[in-house]
Order: sequence, then structure tokens, then C-alpha cells
Amino acid sequence: MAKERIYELAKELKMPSKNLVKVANQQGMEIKSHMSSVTPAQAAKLREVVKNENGGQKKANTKPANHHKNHQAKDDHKKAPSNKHQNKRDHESHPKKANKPARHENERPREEHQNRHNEKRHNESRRNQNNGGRFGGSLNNNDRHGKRFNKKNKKRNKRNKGNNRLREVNHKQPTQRKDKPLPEVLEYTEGMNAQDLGKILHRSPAEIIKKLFMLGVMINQNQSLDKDTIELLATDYGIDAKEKVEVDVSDIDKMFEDEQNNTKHLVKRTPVVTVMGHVDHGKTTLLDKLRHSHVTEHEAGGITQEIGAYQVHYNDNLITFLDTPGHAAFTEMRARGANITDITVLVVAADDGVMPQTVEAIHHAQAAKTPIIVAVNKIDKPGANPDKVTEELAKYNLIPEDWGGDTIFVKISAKFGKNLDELLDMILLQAEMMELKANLDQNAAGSVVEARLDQGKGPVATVLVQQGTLHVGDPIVVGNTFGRVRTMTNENGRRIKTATPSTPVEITGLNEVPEAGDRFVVFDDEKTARAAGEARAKRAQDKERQKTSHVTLDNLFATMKKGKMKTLPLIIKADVQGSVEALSQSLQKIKVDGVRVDIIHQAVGAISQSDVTLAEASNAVIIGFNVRPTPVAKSLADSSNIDIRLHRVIYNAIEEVEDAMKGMLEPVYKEETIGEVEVRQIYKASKVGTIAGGMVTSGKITRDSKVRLVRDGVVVYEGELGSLKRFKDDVKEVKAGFECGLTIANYNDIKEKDVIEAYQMKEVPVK
Ligand SMILES: Nc1nc2c(ncn2[C@@H]2O[C@H](COP(=O)(O)OP(=O)(O)OP(=O)(O)O)[C@@H](O)[C@H]2O)c(=O)[nH]1
Repeated sequence: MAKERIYELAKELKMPSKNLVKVANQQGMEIKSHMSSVTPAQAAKLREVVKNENGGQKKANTKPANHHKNHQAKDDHKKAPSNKHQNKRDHESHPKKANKPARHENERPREEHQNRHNEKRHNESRRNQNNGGRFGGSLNNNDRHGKRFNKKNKKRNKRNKGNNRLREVNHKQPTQRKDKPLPEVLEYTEGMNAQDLGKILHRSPAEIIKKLFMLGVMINQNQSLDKDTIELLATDYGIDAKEKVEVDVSDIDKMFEDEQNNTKHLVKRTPVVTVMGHVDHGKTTLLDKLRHSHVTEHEAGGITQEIGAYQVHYNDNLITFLDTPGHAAFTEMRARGANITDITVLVVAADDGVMPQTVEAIHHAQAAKTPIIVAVNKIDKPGANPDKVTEELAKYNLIPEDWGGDTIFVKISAKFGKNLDELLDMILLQAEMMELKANLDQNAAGSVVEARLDQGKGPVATVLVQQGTLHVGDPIVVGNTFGRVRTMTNENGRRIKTATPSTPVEITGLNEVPEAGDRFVVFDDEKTARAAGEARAKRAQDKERQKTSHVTLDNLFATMKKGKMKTLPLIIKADVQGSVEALSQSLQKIKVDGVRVDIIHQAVGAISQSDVTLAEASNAVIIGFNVRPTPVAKSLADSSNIDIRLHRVIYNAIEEVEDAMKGMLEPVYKEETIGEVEVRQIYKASKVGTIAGGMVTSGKITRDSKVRLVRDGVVVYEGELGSLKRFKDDVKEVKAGFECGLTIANYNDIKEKDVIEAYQMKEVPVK
């Protein structure tokens, strides 16, 4: 008889392969994994051992020693009814809990604790009953109907109002408080006082003070309590205490990790599989074939839509396949924190063998630490040589069991659907070994598979739930956006209301379009979700701005220190060729350790739009010598944060650059243009010299402003105003849209069409 695989035998014995491996090892068999083979004799022995074990246990009516956890959970469920009676009061007093399924094994100590606590409360409540008698009960009822009762009461007993109120106060207060249930857990922050705690515990501060007094702690109402005292109080009430950690609501990564690492109430979840491989090796064919051959009947009627992920039904199991567009996308998503793939199926064409992208895929999967299942494809082809593929893959540590390794290899033909069931079996087997689990009861957390803007629906995102259950209506933060899940659609175009772990769904209701690989976390309330989303959006925006902030002489040194700059790219514009060259040569001679000047462009003329664009693309600083930027260039430079330095003395330009490179630049003053005047007429007066009549075209000009005379984009003079007039009167300033007359101190060569730039020196705070 042929050898048998462990997983086949496990299937026959209806037990997890992993447990059978353990049994085999206990029997002294050298079995490595579920893929290992056993001889017929060994198989017989294992059958016998397992059967005996099961039989023995049935008699003893105990659980098998290595029984699967799920089964144990079931047992707990079975036990639940016997506790039910005892817990009845408990459930009544904790309405939320009553609907929840029976607790899991790891919660049992708490349940016992709870029972003890219930007993205690039972007594407490009995005492109350004794005090208040039946009246207490009816008041409780009254309390439930609350306001309505009081209203009626008021009307009916208008005349007796005073008396009535007195009676209510007398009877109601103590009992009302005590009948309200204690919370399951006392969530506190250190420093709370008896009043704060009273609110949480639904007890009067006086009671809390009394309780602590009995425990030997003397406090007053407003006294801040330390952690130990609060925990002592909780213990005395028979409930757990948990310190509320102040969380940064926008840190969804931390929340995601917390949700993800939750180990409570875990149940088995569906594996998430990514198919990778070289071009044309058959990824798409495989995904299509699986999709179309394993769609259940009730889904067949649905509209199949491309949502980048879908689930395959196989033998009562589900497998989620992600249709990632390429290896880079896979890693990009991982880089963004989305580790959503559990298993990688590596498709290798048997007629082509291992190719560059096969290797790339292996590296991506290995870096993500996801197990690889090799699907040797196209075995139907005449030139197919699966053994060659196996041989080639050995180099990358992918070795089949037969050859002494532990990688699963399945020979398939995607095109003809051959061995696809075996591939699915292997995926499920691998998943079983990984014990993939999640908690359905908690807030959902997961990742975005892809997202787009739909004209009708707004932002639409395909997300994969990785933990918890996602519901329609959930307040959600996704990457840097937020919203409330408005609709949820599965891959068959069906509207669904909830989505459990490993389920891909398309959601609407987000504010903006998130990015693939973004994480999402569900919040308890919309307000916090909005706050978190907005904080994240702002942070992202700031980051983006930082990314595009260009090098300036001011930030040059800091940028150099961060190791981001090895060269300082410069663009030089000057009025004459001689200046261009002189400046360029002098700048290149600057010697500062670790950084050098790189002149990427130099020319004669005004600073143009194309200079600014070039500076933007090359992260360069523009040095203008006796020239100005054109208006378009100036506004472009302002909006894209390009540093333009204007000089009239070569030495100053060189000194400024050198200081910046040495980190010594301390810009104390920076000039700020305040307005421009276009010269329209010239008058010559023998006493005062040349008077320019013109129009203020932008901003304003003030009597004390400095001026620069610009002719065809070139600065011809720089100085101070001699006078500023409106008609015949001296004025302090003239605003845009008004005419003015002016003279420049000690300068007469003003011509029509010259532009007079008015500027001031402003102090710049040192950053
Ligand atoms: N004979 C044979 N041909 C196959 C098989 N699987 C895929 N093909 C063919 O191989 C070609 C490429 O298959 P695809 O599924 O498009 O390959 P892919 O890996 O998705 O390629 P890219 O999407 O370009 O990366 C197609 O012509 C398929 O029909 C197979 O099992 N047997």
C-alpha cells in the first residue's frame, strides 16, 4: 500500500492535522508536518491510538486531552444553561450582557467572580427590600416610567404637591440609587473623587465614603483618590477595575494594533490569499476559474462586480482572494501598514519555470512573512516540466515535503481547472495550521484594498475587515478620512448590513477617498471619529507640505544636517553676461565641508516662470543679480515656496550663500515689497530734479518706503523716496488705483514706463 499523508489521515479521523502530528510524535514517529507521509503500518497504529483515545474519553465523558479550543468553547456553551438560573439576576441587572453569547473559557474566572459578586448584591438588595418593603419595589417601577409618572402625579395631586414631593424624596432616593446596576467594570482615571466614582458606580458619594471608611480609608467627597484606593473600592463592590488610558484618538495605528491583538472571544476566520507570479504564468486565469467555478448558487444571480477581492466557497469553507494588481502594490500596501495577506499562492508556469518576477514575488512574500503555496501551473502543456520548477525553486528555500522540505506544491492547470480543488484543500490546510482567528464581537478594524471616487456614490472603498464586525452606520476613520458607513456591498453587488473578519466589502459614506493600504478603525461615536479623522487629515497635510517645501537658504543648513543635501543647486540670473559669469565662478569657489554649489542654470535677463519651474523640479535656489522676477514668476515662486534671493552687490550674494552653507545665516531683515508704481509722465524741474507722475498699480507706496527703479525687468537704481505727492500736497501714502507724483532722492534718470517698486525691510524671526 502507498504511503499516506498526515493531513489525509487527519481528515479521515476528523481531527486537526496538527493534533495528529502531535499524536504521531508521542508515538515516536518522526513526523514534521501535515504534509509528512506515514507508512501503512504507522497509519494503522495512529488510527488505533486515536480511536482508543476517543473511545476512552467517551466513556469517561471528558474532553480529549488535546481537544481543539473551539470544541472546548462549545462545551462551555453547553454548560451555560446550568449557570443560567444562578445568573438570572445577573442578566437582569446587566441588560447588555443578557443578549451576549455564553462566555469563553478564558473568561470563566470573571464569571465566578461575578457570581460571588451577585450573591453579595443579592443580599444587599434583600436588605433593601426589607427596608423599603414592597413600596421599594413599586418605586422602582415608578422609576422605570420615570417622567411620565411624575407628570401625572403632579397633575393629580396639585394641591398635595408639597407633601407628595416630600414623600418621594424620603423614599425614593436611597433605593433608587441602589437598584441601579453596578457597571461590569469600573473604568476610572487616577485622581477621581468620591463624586466621580459615585456617578460611574450609580452610588451616592456618601455610600462610597462609608465603604472606604469601613475599609480603613478616610476621605472626603472631593478628595482625589489614588489608583490603589479606587481598585480597593472596586474589589469591595465585587467588580473589576480598569484604568482608562487617555488615548490619542487620531492614533488609529495604535487602535488598530490593539483591536488586532485582542485575544478574547476568538473564533476561526477565513484565510486571505494573494496570488502572485510572473507575467503570463496564469494568475488571472486561476483567479477567474476559481471565482466562476466556486460561486454558490444563491450568489450566481447577483451582479458580479470587480471589487479587488472576493470569496470562494469550498466544502463549507470560505477563502478570500485578493486581486492585487502587482507585487509592488502588494508591498506598497504592506509599507502602509496593511499586512492583510495570510497566504501567498505562487503561480509558476511549468513550461516556463522560475522567471524574474517569480523571484520578486518570492522576495515580497518572504519579506511579508506569509507562507507560500506553490501552484505549478500549465501542467497540461506539452512542454511542461514541473520537476524543473521544483528544482529551480529549491534555490529560494521552497522545497516540497518529498524532497525533505515543508513547502506545499500543487500541480495545476488553471485553464482546464485541473487540481484546483486540491489547491483549495491545501490553502485550507495551511490556514488551519496557522490557526487564524478573530473576534466578531468587537469594533471592526481592517484595511483598504482599493478606493475610488464614484460620481453618484462619492468616495467608495473596498475594505477588508480583519477584526470585529463592521456594521452599516458605524462611525469610521479610514486613513486620513472619516465618515459613517452608509452602505455595504459584497462582491456580488448585494447590500449587506454586517461584515465579519476576512470579508471584503465595498463601503460608502466616507468624506474623502482613502488610499489602498490605509487602515480603518471603527469608533464608538461619530464625534470622536470626526475629531480623529480631521486630526489625521491635518497631520497628513502638514507632512505633505513638508515634503514639498523646497530648499531655501534659510533651511539649507538644517537640510544639510539631516543628510538630505550634498549639493546646493542654484539658478543664476543677472543683468549682464559679465555678472552672470563673475557670480557663477565666485559661488562655485565656496568651500564648505560636505556640500558644494551646483549651478544648474545661468542666464541674462529677468527671472522667468521657467526659471521657477526648474527651481521647483530641482529643488534649487534662485539668485538674481540686478534683476527681478516677472509677476507670474513671482506669484509662482510664492505659491510653491521657491527661494529667490535678489542682490545688487556680488559680494553680498556670495556671502549670503556661504553663510547659509555654514549654517550661519541669520536673516534678521527681509525685504517685503509693498507696492508698485508705473511711471507715466516725466517732468523736469530745475530745483527738484526729475518728477515722475504715475499710477500705483498694486499695493501702496509710502513716504518712508525704499524704492527700486526697474526698467524692463532689470533694476537700474535702488534708493529712497525724495518726496511723495497727491496733486500739490505731500502725503504719507498712496494706495493702488490712485495717481501720484514722486521723486527719488539723488536720482534723476527716471523714464516713462519704468516701474518703481516700493519695499520695506521687515524683521524675520529666526526659526
Ligand atoms: N495551457 C494552459 N494555458 C494557460 C493555463 N493558465 C493560463 N494559461 C494561459 O496563459 C496565458 C496567460 O495567462 P494569464 O492568466 O493572463 O496570466 P497572468 O499571470 O495573469 O498574466 P498577467 O496578468 O499579465 O500578469 C493565457 O493565454 C492563458 O490562457 C494553463 O493552465 N494551461
